[in-house]
Amino acid sequence: MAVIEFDNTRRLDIIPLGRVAIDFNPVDLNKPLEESTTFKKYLGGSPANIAVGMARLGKRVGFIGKVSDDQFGRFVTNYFKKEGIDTSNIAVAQNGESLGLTFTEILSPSESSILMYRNGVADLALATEDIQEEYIKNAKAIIISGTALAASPSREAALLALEYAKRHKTVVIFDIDYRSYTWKATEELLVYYSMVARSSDIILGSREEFDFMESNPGSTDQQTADRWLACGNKIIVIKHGKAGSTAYSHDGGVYKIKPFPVQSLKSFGGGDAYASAFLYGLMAGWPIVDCLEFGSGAASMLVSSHSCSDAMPRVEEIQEFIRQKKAEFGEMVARA
Ligand SMILES: Nc1ncnc2c1ncn2[C@@H]1O[C@H](COP(=O)(O)OP(=O)(O)OP(=O)(O)O)[C@@H](O)[C@H]1O
Ligand SMILES: O=C(O)C[C@@H](O)[C@H](O)C(=O)CO
Repeated sequence: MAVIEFDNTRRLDIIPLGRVAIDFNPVDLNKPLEESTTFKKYLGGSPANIAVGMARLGKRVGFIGKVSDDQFGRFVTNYFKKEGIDTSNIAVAQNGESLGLTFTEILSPSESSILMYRNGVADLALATEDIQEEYIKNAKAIIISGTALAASPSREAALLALEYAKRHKTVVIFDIDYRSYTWKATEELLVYYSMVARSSDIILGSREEFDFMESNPGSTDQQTADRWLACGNKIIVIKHGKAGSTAYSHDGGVYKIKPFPVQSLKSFGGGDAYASAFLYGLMAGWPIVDCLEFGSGAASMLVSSHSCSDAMPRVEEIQEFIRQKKAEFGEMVARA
């Protein structure tokens, strides 16, 4: 019996909901953003990166979001189309809203930061009228990105999508996706994050993101997992950066994995690849330990890449990466 059952009769495998943005990653690396002069433009935005990741893994991917009515909005929509991602439910902003822009700073392979320009941004203009019940009903799963809860009307749109998913037994994945600049007050975050987290089936987040959501720093991974499994979640995944990741299932399973050793180029981008590959394994009915390994492998590949979207790997690339790393370093995960 799989930990999570997906309805394999549905037209789409997964629909991420949230922002599509553009990343400008410095080509002149390892220096402060103030000094960078040359950037490479990539599709960005965590849920959009996950959409690309899952499309690269051969899944049938949709998207719910809103983009700017300009060249940047067309760039990201065209990029999705080239990747085979369904764009029928991507709305176009009508009031001059802009696409979110992310300028990343790569100070060193382990020190990065991201500067996000998000005033008047199109993705937070997503509204309830943009949410189609039939679209969600015809998907195995949706991923709700936490940042979509940061402001109205996107907040209500995301909550309506959640309601439709629960109504039609579409699996709900909550990617905490905490970005501090988007939130006006921590209390708001607590209200809306916990509202979604209590209704989801899977929660993905870094240790820090769970601490923010729980406003209770210092919880152990087991305490965090117990808290959210008790609300009805089936799987909790807690990511620890270069210290690896853990997963907990409602049937009592506890899984830990060390990251695959790589020469990292940047410290961000691993989480979106991780989510894509982990969910790919889950949808394939793999044991959670194998999903964890696949997600961790993809994540390590992305932290050693310049982009967070273009570099999303295919199934056989992740498999070959893991094979080579295990041949060189042995198992990264404790297998029962
Ligand atoms: N230096 C590294 N070497 C190898 N793997 C890494 C490294 N850093 C991160 N990873 C992998 O990426 C996964 C996710 O990274 P992290 O814990 O930073 O999550 P995140 O904050 O969601 O990521 P993102 O920066 O994409 O938002 C880690 O659990 C690990 O498997
Ligand atoms: O999520 C964001 O908006 C930033 C992303 O565009 C960037 O690629 C990143 O940090 C991915 O984790």
